[in-house]
Amino acid sequence: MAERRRLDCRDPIILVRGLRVNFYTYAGVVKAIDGVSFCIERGETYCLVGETGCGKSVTSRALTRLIKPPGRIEGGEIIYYPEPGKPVNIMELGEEELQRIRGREIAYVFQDPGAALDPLYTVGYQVSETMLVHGIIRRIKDGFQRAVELLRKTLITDPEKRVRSYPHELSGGMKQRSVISISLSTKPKLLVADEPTTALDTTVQAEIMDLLRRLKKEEGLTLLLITHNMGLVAEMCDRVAVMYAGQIVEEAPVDEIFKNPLHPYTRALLRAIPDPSRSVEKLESIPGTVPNLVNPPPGCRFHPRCPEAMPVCTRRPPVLRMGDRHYVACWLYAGKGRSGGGGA
Ligand SMILES: Nc1ncnc2c1ncn2[C@@H]1O[C@H](COP(=O)(O)OP(=O)(O)OP(=O)(O)O)[C@@H](O)[C@H]1O
Ligand code: NI
Repeated sequence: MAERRRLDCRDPIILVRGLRVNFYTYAGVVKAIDGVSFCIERGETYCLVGETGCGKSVTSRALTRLIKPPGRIEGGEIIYYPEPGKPVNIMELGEEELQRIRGREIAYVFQDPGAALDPLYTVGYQVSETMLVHGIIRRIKDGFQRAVELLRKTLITDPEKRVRSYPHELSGGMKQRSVISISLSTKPKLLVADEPTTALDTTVQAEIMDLLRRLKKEEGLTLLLITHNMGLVAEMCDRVAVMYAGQIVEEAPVDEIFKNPLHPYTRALLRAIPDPSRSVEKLESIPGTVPNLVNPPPGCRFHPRCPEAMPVCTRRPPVLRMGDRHYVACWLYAGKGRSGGGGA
């Protein structure tokens, strides 16, 4: 079914419509992302949540076509708006243009800061190198002063000294702060943080999240946050999209998701974590596992695990329902709201 969901951002920084990503593996074609649509409002924090393997990272990487073989973007629209009303069609850009946008305009912070840093170079060098690559400075040594300022901004103590540190001399939290400094060095407009604190101790996690929140304000960033942690969702996000098996099953403003979750999967997610600091990586409370995406279940992909499944759920993908900024793809609500006219 064609995706025709209304995307109602007033001033979108990015808009995704009908995104499909496959991975061509020996075990078959993995339909990792199957018809995902959303927009992110300029200046907001938008969250993607869901169990492991549901497609959060692939979705976020697809925003700049950062999908490597055997993965391929098979369809959909990705429109980036560096400024209001100035659409850039990501799907049509050449590699050079994409390289410019990656990092310079849309920057990523991943889970493992160790992997993001080069062990052979100092932190200051790596900040400078990023600025050099993006044409912000002409010589590496011109970047060190700015690197010191950026390290200070990310609350690294003694930045004058740390700028000359190698990654192995830094703690996990300091490494992630350094990665954030590198990301900010190009003054990106959209920061994609993919489980940025998962690899860190709890206290450090909280510090990094505070930092992101503050930087977002100071730098006028838009944030796409990917997390397993519903506590972080509650603290950080403006709107949330809940993903299941490569699709968005529900999207709503954060208060609404917690007060009035509609999809049985979202409800299960919230029930599974009375303690919001717990991760939702695996949901023991919902029997079954995330389906195999080579042969996803017909109809609603959640139906084999859904306590409220009806006969129709096994046959037809649910129609997306629209309320006031609250969307759900579930047959339980088939009679309610207006039809979005497409599968979620
Ligand atoms: N290199 C790959 N080869 C084959 N399949 C892949 C590959 N990368 C991702 N996938 C498929 O894409 C799906 C979505 O993966 P993705 O990394 O986006 O999940 P996620 O929601 O980010 O999970 P996590 O919470 O564990 O990070 C996976 O279930 C997997 O089937
Ligand atoms: Ni991921």
